[in-house]
Amino acid sequence: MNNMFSKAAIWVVIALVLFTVFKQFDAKGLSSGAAPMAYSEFINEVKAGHISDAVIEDRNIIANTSDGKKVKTSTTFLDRGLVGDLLNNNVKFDVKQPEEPSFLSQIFISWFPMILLLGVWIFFMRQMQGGGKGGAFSFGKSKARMLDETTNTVTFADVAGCDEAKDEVSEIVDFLRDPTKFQKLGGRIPHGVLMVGPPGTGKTLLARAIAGEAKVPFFTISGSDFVEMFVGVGASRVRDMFENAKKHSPCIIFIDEIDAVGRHRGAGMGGGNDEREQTLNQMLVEMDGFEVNSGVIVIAATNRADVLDKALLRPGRFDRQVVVGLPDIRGREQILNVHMRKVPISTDVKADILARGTPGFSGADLANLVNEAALFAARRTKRLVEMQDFEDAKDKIVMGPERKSAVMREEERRNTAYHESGHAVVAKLLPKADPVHKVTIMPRGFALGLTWQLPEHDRVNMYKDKMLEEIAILFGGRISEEIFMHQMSTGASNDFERATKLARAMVTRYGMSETLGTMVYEDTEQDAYFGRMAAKTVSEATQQKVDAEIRSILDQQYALSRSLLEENRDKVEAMTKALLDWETIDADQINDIMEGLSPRLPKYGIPVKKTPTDSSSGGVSPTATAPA
Ligand SMILES: Nc1ncnc2c1ncn2[C@@H]1O[C@H](COP(=O)(O)OP(=O)(O)OP(=O)(O)O)[C@@H](O)[C@H]1O
Ligand SMILES: [Zn+2]
Repeated sequence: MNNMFSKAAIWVVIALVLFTVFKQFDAKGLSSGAAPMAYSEFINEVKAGHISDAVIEDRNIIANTSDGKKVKTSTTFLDRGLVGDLLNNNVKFDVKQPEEPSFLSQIFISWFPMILLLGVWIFFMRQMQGGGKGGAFSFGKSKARMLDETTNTVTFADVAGCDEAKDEVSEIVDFLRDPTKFQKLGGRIPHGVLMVGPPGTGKTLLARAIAGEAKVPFFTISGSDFVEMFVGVGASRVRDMFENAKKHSPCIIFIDEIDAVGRHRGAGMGGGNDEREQTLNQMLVEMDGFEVNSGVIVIAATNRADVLDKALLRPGRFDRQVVVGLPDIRGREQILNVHMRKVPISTDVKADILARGTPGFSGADLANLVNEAALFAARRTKRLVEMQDFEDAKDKIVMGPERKSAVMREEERRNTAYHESGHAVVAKLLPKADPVHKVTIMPRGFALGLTWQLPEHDRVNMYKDKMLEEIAILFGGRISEEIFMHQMSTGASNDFERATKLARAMVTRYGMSETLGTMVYEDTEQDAYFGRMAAKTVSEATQQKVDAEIRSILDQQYALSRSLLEENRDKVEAMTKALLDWETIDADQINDIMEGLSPRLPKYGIPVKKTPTDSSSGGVSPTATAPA
């Protein structure tokens, strides 16, 4: 069908071209062989009696001279004297009507608008099909591309710097290698895996690597490919894709940008989009429909998990999330190494120094960095890519037109490092606090850094002293900034809010205040721990007492936090240094620091070598350690 139409379009064009060419020939038929002559000369010839006869067609004149030659001339204006001159000099002449269009060309002219419309229509149909690779009229066919073992050679070795994500998906590889064996051993496999992370962090790469490791086919499609103008097309594409995948099981279906279809229903442009919702519904139906043992695993990627329809995240659908974040300093070094293998690199290039200087770069940015550096080297006709090329490439990328906003300024990094160290050190020094699991200064979402505490038990009851300690920990961040950076940043405002909420809950809900006693003073504040709303039942006078009590709890914990940090400046400094070096430090490293040891190497990945050029990249300078 499709071919017929495009052929028809081509024939129309050919016919039009032939038609114009013939027209040209037609016009030239009479005048062929005639010698051109200027009009004034022609009139002179007429007056001299050298012209025997002439044919006048519109403004063109073709004439025979008395000595048997053929001449032609033309005039741009209508010469009223011409006829007189011809008559006076006995020239036989004939005046022809401008040529009537032939029958064929008449048809052409009357049908031309129709043909044009048809052509335009065909063009748009093909556009809508995205170039018509799968055929312009194969609406319902999915556009998934399939890669099999021979075309997909990506393995885990090609994906660097996200070892935790790799760990999480290795189970899926085991399953795909031998689904029946895996299930006999009692493994439970998710239906769908959602990869969440910023653009260019290697989500697609990781999904391909899973298929590559397991040596199974890999179907890839983008969520936006399902979104069509015609209702029902997307849904039937989904159906087609799943059918196709089942024939090739075990295999992986990878849906990039799932948010294009998976946005939660009833939201979005102009309140609801039938086509998209149908497509989403079909996807839900398909995911519910296949058995776990069918061996088809659906992996979807998004950088916005928050906008997805909750129905997609329910058990049996995308019930596992793998976070693929921006790489930390070691991750960046590994990624650089992966990509540097592909180009000839000079020995002066140090991946660790480059990694240090590229905070906020994604995997794709780093791949681009290597590429740009190679281009610089090529332009300079070098055989090897040198450090200078990398430095220039980095400047081009960082300072180029698309200035990277994620790249933190050095000052900000230091400030965040002190802030997070403050939280962590206070948490380590207080006996009841949850163990500190990990501290990072990698920017994530709106947060500049993060201190993770993992509770040892599920939280059933909160005890008073533990809640007090938590308030002190929350204050630790800002106090550390004050002590070591002599400045306050806005990064702590959320900490203060949480601290205040906690203190309020202690006084008003849990009866933990000594002065106010064990009575519950409810107010409209949302419960800090259980999220209920309570009614306001207190008088103005009591309210003031409550406020004073909250104030005093906060003041006490602030003082506690401050004295702990003042007494343990060395710990904060050491932890800040470690954070600036490693960006993320784990529980073991934190323990080492608290014991006054130099922190061991991190669990994941290769170590970052210490370099003498440390000072430029944010080592702790002595001035910053001066007491307040
Ligand atoms: N962890 C990594 N290790 C090695 N290379 C990486 C890594 N992350 C990204 N890259 C490089 O960046 C390219 C783009 O990554 P990829 O398409 O997988 O990112 P993505 O997370 O799927 O991005 P998007 O969200 O924009 O689709 C890869 O082809 C690879 O060259
Ligand atoms: Zn904080």
